[in-house]
Amino acid sequence: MDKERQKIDAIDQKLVALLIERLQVGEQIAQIKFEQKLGLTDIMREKNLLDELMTRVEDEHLRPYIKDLFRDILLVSKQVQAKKIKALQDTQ
Ligand SMILES: C=C(O[C@@H]1C=C(C(=O)O)C=C[C@H]1O)C(=O)O
Repeated sequence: MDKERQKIDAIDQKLVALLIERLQVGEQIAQIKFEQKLGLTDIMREKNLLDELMTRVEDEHLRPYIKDLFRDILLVSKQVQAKKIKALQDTQ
């Protein structure tokens, strides 16, 4: 099992770096939304993004699990963005 766990550890290291990058880009988008007085959530963008990603999941039985994971990513992304927008509002 050690070999498989090493594989998982290597994958997690890539995932955490990508998740940090994704959340940071989200914060940049939050700044633009604050400046342009736009709402936090963009339902159509979220729908299109999920639909597009699901077409990439060839292994059909994994599709619902990947969808759940990305729903959670979107939720957390918006929590980070909301905090950023709040911080910007508080400096006004
Ligand atoms: C990042 C954005 O803000 C929200 C978060 C999204 C995301 O994390 O991918 C997508 C749409 C928005 O609901 C955006 O509008 O692009």
